[in-house]
Order: sequence, then structure tokens, then C-alpha cells
Amino acid sequence: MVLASAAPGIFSAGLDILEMYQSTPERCVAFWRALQDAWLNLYGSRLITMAAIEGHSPAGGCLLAMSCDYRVMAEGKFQIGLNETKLGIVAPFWFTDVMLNTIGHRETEKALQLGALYSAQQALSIGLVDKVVPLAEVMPTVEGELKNWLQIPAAARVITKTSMRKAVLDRLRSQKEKDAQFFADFINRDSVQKSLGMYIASLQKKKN
Ligand SMILES: CCCCCCC/C=C/C(=O)SCCNC(=O)CCNC(=O)[C@H](O)C(C)(C)COP(=O)(O)OP(=O)(O)OC[C@H]1O[C@@H](n2cnc3c(N)ncnc32)[C@H](O)[C@@H]1OP(=O)(O)O
Repeated sequence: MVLASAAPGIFSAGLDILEMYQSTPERCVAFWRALQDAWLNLYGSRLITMAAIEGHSPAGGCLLAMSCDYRVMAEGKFQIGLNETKLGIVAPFWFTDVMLNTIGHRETEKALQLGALYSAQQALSIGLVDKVVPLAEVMPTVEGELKNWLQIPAAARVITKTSMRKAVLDRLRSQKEKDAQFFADFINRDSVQKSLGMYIASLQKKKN
């Protein structure tokens, strides 16, 4: 399975910030449950999963990419990373776990505190992506890599992938409701809503 985007220049802009702004606790819980289930399915997929990152990939977009087995990113101006702290919010523990498994403890600690967004070359240097190529070569490169992965006997690959990811998946599975409730409580704090409001205004200002 290849994750790619139909929007030029954007692999994924992450979660819909407007869903987290001035929403109701009930809607926040439903929103978060949908995200948890989507992620459990992706990270726990038995399929070979690859991200064709042909554009920006902040926050939830970075989570999507990191949750794949292999990542190819376009060189150039695009950025990738978990930038949550810049929005005044906190990457949930399962976002953190996936990043820890991808780039290790030290880089994750820096990346998360700073809300760092990396260029493709920087992402390559810390292991956040596996390959950087010109934009037009992203999809052919992914397809070529996929052929390599398909050579591996599927049962052996799936057992290996499942055992590598089990602990992180089980950690969320065992506390889904608590996590959803925490999200709804956290996101509706006055201080968090204020930060999100300012961030949305800054996105709109950038455009004008
Ligand atoms: C304990 C739990 C705590 C909470 C945890 C929550 C975890 C959160 C995870 C997330 O994913 S939060 C979302 C983070 N995303 C971002 O910070 C990306 C913000 N967007 C951008 O930086 C840029 O839009 C872009 C992706 C780099 C693309 O730039 P470009 O110049 O091409 O487009 P824009 O003109 O900026 O945007 C077009 C249009 O889309 C709106 N928009 C962009 N991103 C989002 C988003 N994530 N959610 C909602 N809307 C978004 C942007 O405001 C523009 O809207 P209009 O002005 O056209 O109405």
C-alpha cells in the first residue's frame, strides 16, 4: 500500500485544526477515536506500507509517514516533523512512541520539544525518511523499493513487522478511552484554545 497525496505540495497537513478549535467535548472524543482507529489499522497493517512524500508533512502528516514501512521524500522546500509544540499542543504518547522507534531517543527529545520541522535532507540525516529524490522520481522510487520488499516471503515479513510494532500498538489499545478523554479535556483548556486560535490566525495571515 502506497500513501500519497492528490494535493500538489502537501503530503498531509496533519489533523484538521478546525476540528480541534471551539468544538464540543463529545465531538473531540469522536474525532480522536476515529484517528486512533485509523492509526491502529495503518501501523498494525500486515501489508507493506510506503509513503510517497511529495509535499509538506507536518504533525499528523509526519505520523502517517512514520507509520509506514518505508519513506521516500521529495527534495526541495518541503518540511516534515512533529510540530505540535509550536501550536501549543503536545504530541500524544503514541505519536512519540512511533518517532522514538524511527529516529531514537535523543533526536525525538529535541524534535518534540522544539516542534521541529525538517527539510528532506535534514530528515534523511536523522533517519526520519529513508530516501530523498527529485519530486518526479518519488513515485518511481517507491515502486522500485516495493518490488524489493515483495521479494521477501510474506509470512516471515509480517511476523517480523508485527513483533516489532506490537508493544507500541498494545500501549494505545489498552488505554484508548482514557487517551480520547485526555485529548478532549486537554484540547478544550482555555490556554490551548487560545494557542490554537492564534495559530489558525497566523495561517490565515500568511495567506493574505
Ligand atoms: C494530548 C493531545 C494533544 C493534542 C494532540 C493533537 C495532535 C495534532 C496533530 C496535528 O496534526 S495538528 C495540525 C498540524 N498541522 C500544521 O501545523 C500544518 C498547518 N498548515 C501549514 O503549515 C500549511 O498550510 C502547509 C501544510 C505547509 C501548506 O501551505 P500552503 O501555503 O500550501 O497552504 P495554506 O495557504 O497555508 O493552507 C491552505 C488552507 O488550508 C488550511 N489549513 C492548512 N493546514 C490545515 C490544517 N492542519 N487544518 C485545517 N486547515 C488547514 C489553511 O488555513 C488554508 O485555509 P484557507 O485560508 O484557504 O481557508
